[in-house]
Order: sequence, then C-alpha cells, then structure tokens
Amino acid sequence: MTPPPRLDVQNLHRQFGGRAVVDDVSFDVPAGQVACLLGQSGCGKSTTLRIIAGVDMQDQGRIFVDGNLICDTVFRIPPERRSVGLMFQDFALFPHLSVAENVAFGLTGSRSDKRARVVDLLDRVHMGRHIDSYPHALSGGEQQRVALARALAPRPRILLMDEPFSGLDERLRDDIRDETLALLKEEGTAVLLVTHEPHEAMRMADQILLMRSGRIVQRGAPYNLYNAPVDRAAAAFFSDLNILRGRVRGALTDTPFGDFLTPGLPDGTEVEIVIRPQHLKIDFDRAGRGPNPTAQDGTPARGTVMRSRFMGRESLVEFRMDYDGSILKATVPNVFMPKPGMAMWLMIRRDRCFVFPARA
Ligand SMILES: Nc1ncnc2c1ncn2[C@@H]1O[C@H](COP(=O)(O)OP(=O)(O)OP(=O)(O)O)[C@@H](O)[C@H]1O
Repeated sequence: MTPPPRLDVQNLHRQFGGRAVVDDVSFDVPAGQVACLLGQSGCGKSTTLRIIAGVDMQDQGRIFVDGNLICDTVFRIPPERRSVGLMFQDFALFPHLSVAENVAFGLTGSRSDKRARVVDLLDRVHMGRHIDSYPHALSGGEQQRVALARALAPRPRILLMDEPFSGLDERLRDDIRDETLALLKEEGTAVLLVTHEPHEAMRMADQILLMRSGRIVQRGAPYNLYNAPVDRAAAAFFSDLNILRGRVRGALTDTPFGDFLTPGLPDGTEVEIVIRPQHLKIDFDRAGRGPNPTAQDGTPARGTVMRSRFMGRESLVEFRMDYDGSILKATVPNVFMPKPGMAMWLMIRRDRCFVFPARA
C-alpha cells in the first residue's frame, strides 16, 4: 500500500476583510520532495504557509500529516506539536548562542546524542569549523547554513521555507540552494518552499504550485509548467514572450509566419500565439531570398536587427518586423551579435509555441 502523502492540504480558504486571500487551495507533498508555491507578491503564498505552520487559521479546509489530521476548523494541533520546521529569510539565529547551541536549541535526548546530531549536521552544511562561533561573526550565507541545520536538527516531517535565500547575493544563492537541496533529500523531509522567483522554483522543485489571486492555477513538474503553461500569464512567469495575434478560421489561424493549427476554437475567436525567444529560428537574408524552411518552420518573415546584447550564456537579438513594425525577441546560445540595421529572417517552430484565446 502506498503511504499517505507527508503533507496533504485540502480545500484551504482564508479571507481577510471579505477578500479571499487563499481560495480553495489543495495539494500534497510526498516525503523527500520539494514543492514550491510560486507566485507574485500578494497572491497568498505566505498565508498558506502560515496556516500550515499553525500561526494563522483557515476559514475552511483540512491539513493532514502522514494521514493524520493536524487541523480543520474545529480541531487544531498547536504549532509546536506539528513536527514542522520553519526557515524564513529573517528567521534570525539567536545572537547570544553559539552555532552549536543554536542548532541544538530544539533538540531533546541525551547530551551525547544531541552533540552527535549537531556535529553531523554542521559538517553536512560545511560549517563544522564554525561550531563554536557566534552568529555576528558569520557571513549571510554562513548564517543561512546554520539556520538550515537548526531547522532540520529535530528531524521535522515537514520543512516550511519562505523566501529563505532572498537575502543572499545571486552566486552564493545558487550554491546554497544546491547544498540545501542535497541535504533535504538525504533527510527525507517534505519541503514547502515559498518563492516569487521562477528560477528558484525551477532549480529546487519536484513540483511547482503556481499561485495567482489565492488560487493554484497550475501544478506539476518544472518541465511541464515550462513546456505546457495553462495560459499566457503562466508562460510569462518563466521567460520573455513574443506574441502573434490572429483570428481562427477553419481550425487555422493565419499570421505573417503562415498558418498555425488552432483546433478546438470556434471560427472568429481571437487568439494569441505565444513563442519563447529561444524558439525563434534566425536565418540570413541571402540578398532577399531568405531561408528554405522545413515544414515545421512554416513561412519565414523578414525583419531588421534593432539591438543585439550578449547576456553571458546567450545573446538576445531584437528585430523590427517588416510586416507591421512590431518587435520580436530571439535568444541564441553563446555569442551571436548581428549589427543593427541588418536584414534577417525569422521562423517559428510550430511544435514549440502555445496558442491561447486572446485576453479580453
Ligand atoms: N493578517 C492580515 N490581515 C489582512 N490582510 C492580510 C493579512 N495577511 C495577509 N493579508 C493580505 O493577504 C494577501 C496575501 O498575502 P500573502 O502574504 O499571503 O502574500 P504572498 O503571496 O506571500 O506575498 P509576498 O510574496 O509579498 O509575501 C495580501 O494582499 C495581504 O495584504
């Protein structure tokens, strides 16, 4: 028999001043997995987390841990008995306690057992040599590592993390994210991480819960959210977008790049064809003759280079299109910096674009 999910959240609702801030939120997280609540500021992520932690209370809905009810609207296990660890950006270490004392803070058991757990965890977050230091003598990244060790020390069944890395600079953040992930997997903790950064969610999550205006609008593996977004806003969360507009006629939509299949939409529906910049294919002008497209590429369209920028891993080229003067953005791996004013042709890979009814 498969075990119940480590964390199971069912139909949570929370209102403030008559406004639904958390609106019928349901999801589950198996042991050893990381779920990311991803969404813009104010969409209800932290409120969801606070309800699970037990520091706020839902108006409706139930939460289970390993199949056991921890709260509904009448029954409520207090926060300290939920086996939930917390790690927030500003969840500071106790300044008057050493690193070892901070990590040992929530531990019970014999002195030697506690010491063994503290030493082991500090080694695994690469902080063993700072065991007797005090927080003020540590860098931000080091403090964050100790905070992680402290949160995991009592072996919580669930770890709730609210933007835990946002105080750190970018390079350090990636390192600490990776180390954190490795440790969480070893410990088998179920993690719910709140973030507004798609990059962080993609890097950390087994499962992303995309939240908007209090609701989960899409959930799935990072790959699925990126490659099969439910709507234009979900697609826009993960990268810049190019948009072509058109109207459906006989399951097709005609554009300057040829016909696109738009099945299932009635004739006359206005649609947006959404293309990520890396899915535009660039070709040379060849004295106005342009490329020889494959069937997948559709019709090429000509434009003029407006701007080329080198971004590190890729180059971003902006084109003003001959057909209506609109701007399309293409990214190309490595260095590709055509000169402004140069004519080039663009094609769109039919298998990599998304079609949505146009927003009202
Ligand atoms: N105690 C409260 N009383 C009234 N309104 C609240 C309360 N807590 C949260 N809100 C409101 O609920 C909405 C959601 O807040 P929440 O903190 O959950 O969002 P969030 O997605 O975590 O945003 P952020 O990333 O900015 O923290 C916000 O509009 C906020 O102002």
